[in-house]
Amino acid sequence: MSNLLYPIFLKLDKVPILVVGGGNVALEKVSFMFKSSPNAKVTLIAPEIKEEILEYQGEYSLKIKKRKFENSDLEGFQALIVATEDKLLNYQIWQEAKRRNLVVNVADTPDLCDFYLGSIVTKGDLKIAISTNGKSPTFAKRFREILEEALPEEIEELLDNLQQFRNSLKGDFETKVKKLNELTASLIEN
Ligand SMILES: C[C@@]1(CC(=O)O)c2cc3[nH]c(cc4nc(cc5[nH]c(cc(n2)[C@H]1CCC(=O)O)[C@@](C)(CC(=O)O)[C@@H]5CCC(=O)O)C(CC(=O)O)=C4CCC(=O)O)c(CCC(=O)O)c3CC(=O)O
Ligand SMILES: NC(=O)C1=CN([C@@H]2O[C@H](COP(=O)(O)OP(=O)(O)OC[C@H]3O[C@@H](n4cnc5c(N)ncnc54)[C@H](O)[C@@H]3O)[C@@H](O)[C@H]2O)C=CC1
Repeated sequence: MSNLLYPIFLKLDKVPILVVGGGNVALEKVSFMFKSSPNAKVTLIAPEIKEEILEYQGEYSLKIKKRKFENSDLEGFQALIVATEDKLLNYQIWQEAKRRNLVVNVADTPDLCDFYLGSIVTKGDLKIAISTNGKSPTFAKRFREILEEALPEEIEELLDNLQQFRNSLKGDFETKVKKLNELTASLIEN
């Protein structure tokens, strides 16, 4: 097995994200975070910030600090995305963040990433995260687009019904698992 990454599904309202940098790469990261997690709490620090980033402020929880990064900005954060155009600065911020035990993504620099951002498909309550182990983000993007097209809207209804059925089940854990497995067996037939 070659992809050793372990996907987790973070609640970005409980684990706020700090983004350093306000250019194209920061925009990509911020836009995908809000697309997948509109309740995300994001703070972004940079002296120059793209207009498209600023526009998220009205509708989403985006706090902007329009100035250079300072080490004390890391206080209170557990997770960080670094996306300035200055490689040395990115490295220095990474060092300081690691010293403080944050998990860090230096955008587009796999060696300085504790986690990668994936391509994310959302259909109702179903969420699928895609990674190519860093080999081809473009493939991850295309595969997301394929899945977004291919997954039927009915999945939302299906999950609602399954939740209702699950809540209505009586009996011990084993009985419930058996019933749920019976009900969903047809999903994997053919
Ligand atoms: C390792 C990783 C670390 C990280 O940044 O988290 C990483 C690294 C790098 N990306 C690079 C470039 C591009 N990245 C994208 C797009 C995305 N990149 C994302 C994630 C990741 N990118 C992580 C691995 C994910 C995995 O495991 O597959 C996505 C999925 C999520 C997101 O960014 O939110 C998002 C698609 C979102 C979507 O559409 O769903 C595009 C395409 C485009 O923008 O159209 C290009 C240009 C084309 C190309 O190069 O492929 C470069 C080269 C930089 C250079 O050339 O200088 C590196 C560095 C390197 O490879 O060494
Ligand atoms: N733009 C792209 O599509 C790609 C960019 N990259 C790399 O990603 C990095 C970032 O690229 P872009 O976002 O395009 O750059 P950019 O030039 O658009 O943005 C850089 C951002 O960093 C901020 N910054 C600079 N000094 C700072 C400081 N002291 N504190 C806080 N913020 C600071 C700037 O204000 C600006 O908002 C670069 O290393 C670039 O080579 C890699 C692949 C693709």
